[in-house]
Amino acid sequence: MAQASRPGSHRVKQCLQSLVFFRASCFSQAGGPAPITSARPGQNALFSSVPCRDPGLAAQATRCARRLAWRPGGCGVQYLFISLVQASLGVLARRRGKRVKCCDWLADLQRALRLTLATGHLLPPLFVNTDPRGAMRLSPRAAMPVPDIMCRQCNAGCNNKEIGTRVPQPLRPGPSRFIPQEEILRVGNEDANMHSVLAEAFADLGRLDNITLLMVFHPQYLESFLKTQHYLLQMDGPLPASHQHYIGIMAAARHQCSYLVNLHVNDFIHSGGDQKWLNGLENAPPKLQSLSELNKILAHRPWLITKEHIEQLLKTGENNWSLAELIHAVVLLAHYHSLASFTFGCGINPEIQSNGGPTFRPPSVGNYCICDITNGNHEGHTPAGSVVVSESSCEVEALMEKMKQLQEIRPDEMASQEEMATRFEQEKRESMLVIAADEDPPPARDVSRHFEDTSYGYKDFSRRGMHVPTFRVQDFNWEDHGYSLVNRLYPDVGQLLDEKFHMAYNLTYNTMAMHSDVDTSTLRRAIWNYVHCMFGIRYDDYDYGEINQLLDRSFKVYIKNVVCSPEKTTKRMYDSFWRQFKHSEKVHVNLLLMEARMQAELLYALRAISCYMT
Ligand SMILES: CC(C)C[C@H](N)C(=O)O
Repeated sequence: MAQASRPGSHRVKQCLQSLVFFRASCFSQAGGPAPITSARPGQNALFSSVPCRDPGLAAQATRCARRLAWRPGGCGVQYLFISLVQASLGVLARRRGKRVKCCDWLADLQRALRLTLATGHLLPPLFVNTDPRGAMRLSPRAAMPVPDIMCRQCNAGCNNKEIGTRVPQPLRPGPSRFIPQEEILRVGNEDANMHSVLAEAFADLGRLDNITLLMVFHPQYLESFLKTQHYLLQMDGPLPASHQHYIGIMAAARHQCSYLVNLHVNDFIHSGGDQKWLNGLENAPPKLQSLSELNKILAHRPWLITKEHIEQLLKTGENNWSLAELIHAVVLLAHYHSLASFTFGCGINPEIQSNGGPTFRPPSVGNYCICDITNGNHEGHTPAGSVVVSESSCEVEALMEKMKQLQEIRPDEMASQEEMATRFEQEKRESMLVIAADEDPPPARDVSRHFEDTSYGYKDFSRRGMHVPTFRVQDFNWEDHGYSLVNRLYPDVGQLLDEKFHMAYNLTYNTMAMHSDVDTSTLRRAIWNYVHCMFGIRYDDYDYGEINQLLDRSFKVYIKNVVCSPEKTTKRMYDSFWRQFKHSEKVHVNLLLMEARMQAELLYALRAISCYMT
């Protein structure tokens, strides 16, 4: 093996293997760090395909883990080992093809360890060794008991010259600023189902990002989401990896979603992308620049997409797109626009390495950035269900009663076709008048350079004399048209998207806040159809009168913001709808909003592509 012939690299692999083992054993133990002492290598191993061949190292790792297990409070050893493995995978990835010195590697681990212990955060691989300040020094306040990992080859503690590491302060605890950390699954407390999904997510992404940590409230959905995302980004598709990530950046930037922009900047660089492109769209290749118009319309007014837009991109010339590439790009754009909705809708916090993530700045007043303050996000957490005001105490029961009544309507009691059409038009008009937040926060500078025309957003167009034409799903729908068109041009993606849409649409636990055994289909359908209605999409067999009965004003305000202007979603909006429901149910709502929005965008883009082709 070429690897083994390099001094050190074999050793690195062994270290990695034993750490993977212990991380795996920790991961499989519920209830915190104590059970580590009884964990045996291989037991419920997360990466069972990686055998541990070095008992000496394994014993050393056990000792180290035992000492760490006594860390008071905090993140637990699970995180620690996740971080270790991440760090080591990151180091291996960066040094692939170069000589690896085990001392360097162990020093990296040591740093990763200290940071993890002090911050309680997962460390993305890139973080280690990429501290822009270069020298990592320890402030005594941050000194933590960190075991020496001895390198038996050098017979010394590899890190003995280092005094330590300065520790960044987390700005906000947990993955979401809307949901208290205690409500969110702690890695290690998951059931078998969640465990395997998290394991896959971790293996795939090399980290458990905040989006994953929220979506895992709904493991079946998460699985389908990750599968699709994996296919779009990691399998050989029509577009090269760097382009895929750049398109992700462009799409997220349209909604000023610095969370997603930052994630993809990292991935873009990792995939060999040219850093110059990150200085602004005008530095990217003309081919990517030409996508910006479609990006803009798709994000904010997809009903305006015509076959001329498609023709423009496909026409022969130096920088033209092929059909397969265009489908790939369209799916990526729609995916990231909708994911921005999820990110803002759930108040996702920045990852540790991002702007706005843990920082070396001293904590300032309130620890919130200015845009959060203008958004009303400086208020404390309000756990869902904890605000009991008189009108909300029977909110759930009243809603359930209405759902029941709607389910009992007999076919002969249904409204006439004309009446149904009128109700749709009325709901569509009214949805335009639902007021989104009125402030227009300026886009963050680092994000705005990825797109042009920052003033172009979703507007309450009807008040400005604009009209959203009605899109009839009998003429073009996902099942009969969109699905097969995508599958024809980008095999398997149609299938994956189809599964994901179905998963989101049909997901149910038959619960409503504290009630169980409830058929929630009418409510979920109303949410889905309301999103489509805002985009002008009409199902002629659906009575849009149901929407008004089931979705109250505060919920509509929230939906409108999350779907049309996600960057304007505030904690106040999140808190003020469905006050007795669980946070996991509000995340569930976000899955519906995100997928309905994605399907709506795709329907418009695919209809235009299909017009162009015929
Ligand atoms: C979004 C919620 C109303 C979903 C509900 N908890 C269910 O299990 O179906």
